[in-house]
Amino acid sequence: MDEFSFIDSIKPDSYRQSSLIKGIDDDAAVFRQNTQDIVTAVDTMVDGIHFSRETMEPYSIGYRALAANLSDLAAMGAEPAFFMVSIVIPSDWAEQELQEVYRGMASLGDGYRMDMIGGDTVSGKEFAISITVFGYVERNKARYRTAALPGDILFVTGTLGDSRAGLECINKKIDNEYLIQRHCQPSPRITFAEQLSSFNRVALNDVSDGIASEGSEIAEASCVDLHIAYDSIPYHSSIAELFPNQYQEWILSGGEDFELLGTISEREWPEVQQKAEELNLSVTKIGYVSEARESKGLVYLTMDGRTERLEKSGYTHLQEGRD
Ligand SMILES: Nc1ncnc2c1ncn2[C@@H]1O[C@H](COP(=O)(O)OP(=O)(O)OP(=O)(O)O)[C@@H](O)[C@H]1O
Ligand SMILES: Cc1ncc(C[n+]2csc(CCOP(=O)(O)O)c2C)c(N)n1
Ligand SMILES: [Mg+2]
Ligand SMILES: [Mg+2]
Ligand SMILES: [Mg+2]
Repeated sequence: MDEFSFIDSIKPDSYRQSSLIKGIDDDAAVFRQNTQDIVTAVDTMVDGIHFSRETMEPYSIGYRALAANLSDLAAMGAEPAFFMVSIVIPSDWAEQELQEVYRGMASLGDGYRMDMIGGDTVSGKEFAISITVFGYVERNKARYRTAALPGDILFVTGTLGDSRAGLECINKKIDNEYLIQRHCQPSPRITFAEQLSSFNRVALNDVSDGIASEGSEIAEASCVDLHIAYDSIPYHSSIAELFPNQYQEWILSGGEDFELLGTISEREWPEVQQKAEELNLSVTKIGYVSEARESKGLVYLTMDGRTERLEKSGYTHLQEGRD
């Protein structure tokens, strides 16, 4: 059993609430409330798995936990509104450190005018923080993984592999402020996703595990093939300089960059580029979408003139031999 087969095994066969638009299977769930759709997601971070208390400041632990959740709202095109925080506190955590965790969350949430409206506090062996976020999206404008169509452009925001490289810098005590910042305080692409609201159809998924994994999720959900040109994948020059033997794998499956991977019609692509430019955000075409050749949508990677299937990779919880 891994994380994905477990989720499949507990997925309800049907839903009862008529207001529900999307249950399990995307970055967040969506339900309808009058004229607006409400989007909600929860992600958890645990000491030793998603960060180490030894190497990450409590402020960044809070900031990053909320950023990961806001990234799921961004992947749905939603406007953040509320969050709830559940924490598991070991006895050796000082109150001052916990205040710092909340200060980190507030510093990110305040920028989006979010309100913290509740949570839960328990003691336990490992520090863990679980955040539930709520956001709004205009009716029928939530951005699903199912929305990709043959002929679309495949794009990604920002640069990939930075977060994994940042983690390596922290662990190896390499002083690279940019990469460490990208790992500790990632920027969810909320504003960019909101700017895409004028388009009728955009598929979006946020990069938590790596594009090999999130690409597969779009391909499977939309029943299309994705074709990625390796040379077009954007990365920061410092990761190639510092980690020449590892960066190529990290840009595909390092994960936790919290960038957006998406597809849009070729006709609308120039407008997407323009909107990104206005926000000073880079957005890069990394491939295209075609009809699925097999019964299930797959991802293909072209590298050094050779095209091969790109298998799902990246961090998978509950995998044999892990933790
Ligand atoms: N334990 C669980 N019980 C019920 N639903 C779950 C559970 N874990 C995940 N899901 C649902 O499965 C879907 C995929 O979740 P997943 O966590 O893979 O997405 P994500 O948050 O975008 O990725 P990541 O956790 O890597 O950031 C979502 O709809 C999520 O709500
Ligand atoms: C101390 C430490 N060790 C390893 C990693 C790497 N890591 C942990 S979880 C994850 C994928 C996303 O998880 P999820 O699917 O729960 O969102 C990745 C890439 C880290 N960040 N910190
Ligand atoms: Mg996600
Ligand atoms: Mg999740
Ligand atoms: Mg997530």
